[in-house]
Order: sequence, then C-alpha cells, then structure tokens
Amino acid sequence: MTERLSDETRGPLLDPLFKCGWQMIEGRDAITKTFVFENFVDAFGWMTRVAIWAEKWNHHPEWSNVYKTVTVVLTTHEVDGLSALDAKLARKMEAMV
Ligand SMILES: C[C@H](O)[C@H](O)[C@H]1CNC2=NC(N)=NC(=O)C2=N1
Repeated sequence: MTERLSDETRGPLLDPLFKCGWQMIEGRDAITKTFVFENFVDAFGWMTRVAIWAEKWNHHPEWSNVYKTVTVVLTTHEVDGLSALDAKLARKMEAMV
C-alpha cells in the first residue's frame, strides 16, 4: 500500500529535488517543475521515455506540453499527497533530461 510521506521521511526524499528546481505547489501536497528542451521533438521524446517508466511503475505524472516546454506536477492520487513514488519518478525524470 502506498503511504503518504510523513514529516520525518519527506525531507531526505524531497530536499535533493528542491535543489534541482522542484517546488511545492501552494495548497497541494504536490511538487512541480517546468522543463525546457531544445525543441518539440526533444520535449516529446523525453515525455515518451518518462511515460514508459510511469507505466512500468504504475505511477503517472500530471503534465502539459507547449512546444519545447513540459510542466510536470507529481502527487499520489491514492493518498492525496506525496509518496515515495513521486520522488522516484522525479529522480527518473531528472536522470533522463
Ligand atoms: C488503478 C491505477 O493503478 C491507479 O489509479 C494508479 C495509476 N497511476 C497513478 N498515478 C499517480 N500519480 N497517483 C496514483 O495514485 C496512481 N494510481
């Protein structure tokens, strides 16, 4: 069962992501980052690679793409907040930029 990150466990998982530009969303237990690529194909290709991992882990982003920009929101709907899966998917996104 996926668990919502506690106050004690969220720091070590989220702090490295904040250092990479991720931010909390005001009013939501969710993180967001906007990625800007060289062009649309690079942006969509990255989304495609991420989508394969999202499907493999059954954990999917909330995201939008405008030309070479992808805005991502990560949260775990089942627990209405952040879980370790969000941090895991964010790390994978960073690794594939
Ligand atoms: C039925 C399906 O397994 C669930 O809806 C999965 C799908 N992907 C998901 N993605 C995210 N971000 N949160 C979830 O709670 C979630 N649940």
